[in-house]
Amino acid sequence: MEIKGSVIIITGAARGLGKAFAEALLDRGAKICVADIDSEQGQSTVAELQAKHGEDSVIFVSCNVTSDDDFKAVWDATVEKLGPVNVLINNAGIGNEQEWDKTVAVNLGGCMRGTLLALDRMGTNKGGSGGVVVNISSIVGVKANPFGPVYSATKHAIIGLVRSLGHDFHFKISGVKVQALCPSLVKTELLANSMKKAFSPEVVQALSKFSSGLKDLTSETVANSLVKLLEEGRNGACLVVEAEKDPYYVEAPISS
Ligand SMILES: NC(=O)c1ccc[n+]([C@@H]2O[C@H](COP(=O)([O-])OP(=O)(O)OC[C@H]3O[C@@H](n4cnc5c(N)ncnc54)[C@H](O)[C@@H]3O)[C@@H](O)[C@H]2O)c1
Ligand SMILES: CCCCC/C=C\C=C\[C@H](O)C/C=C\C/C=C\CCCC(=O)O
Repeated sequence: MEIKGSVIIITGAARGLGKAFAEALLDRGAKICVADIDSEQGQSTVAELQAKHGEDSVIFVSCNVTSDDDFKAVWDATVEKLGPVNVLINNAGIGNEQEWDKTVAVNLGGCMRGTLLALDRMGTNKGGSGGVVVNISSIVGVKANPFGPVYSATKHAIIGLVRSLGHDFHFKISGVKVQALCPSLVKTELLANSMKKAFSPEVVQALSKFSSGLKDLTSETVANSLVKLLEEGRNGACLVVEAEKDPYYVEAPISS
């Protein structure tokens, strides 16, 4: 797809990977809606992005991805201020092993809610023009990892959603591509916050040692992989990005 001129909603883009996605896509001529639960950080990020890219290129809309009403309001405000939406990036996520239901609601629920809304609003069968949904999974959605069983389960479920809804059976009906990006560890606030809500005290020590031994991956590298996925990825694609490796697609058997 052509990024230049596209209108793109990114959830959880007030900071971290979502902010890096916004920067990379603005650099390539997209218009961006930053949708985040943290209004203060979101407004400050948008002010910073507007100073570089202009006021008409990027907006902030407050959004809790666990709310249907919030998600619909984000979509409506984006259409009103930036134009018809071409891409949704479901990026908002948390790592709270102690309150598993919150983690499921934000990570899986946010992707599920956003993807279904996108099909409803962009689907050619619903009067839309088609489009793309990218769901942010993780390398621990592809490979098992002992340190975040709840987090990993949500990220595996996102892959299941993407591979099933990203089947061409659905694309022929809706004209909406559904894809996943699966990054390895980038040291954002997610890791520090996850440590405070770790699965067990044993995990804190083990995850700390494990994460400090991983090669550094930057949010800019992950954002470049998002650009690659949008520009050339097929429907249902799941793209993994790790430090010091070219990004690679993962495949698995499909029941049809
Ligand atoms: N950092 C990593 O190593 C890494 C690796 C793979 C995947 N991911 C995924 O990338 C995404 C972003 O992670 P990050 O590292 O930038 O995290 P982060 O904690 O830095 O940023 C997350 C953003 O999501 C927002 N958010 C949280 N709950 C929300 C909700 N209910 N509704 C709307 N917004 C909400 C936060 O306010 C914040 O701005 C997450 O889905 C995460 O699982 C991160
Ligand atoms: C296991 C993570 C629980 C804590 C969640 C916090 C941050 C999560 C970030 C990413 O989604 C993934 C984090 C770590 C990646 C872990 C292992 C990578 C190892 C790669 C490999 O085995 O080849």
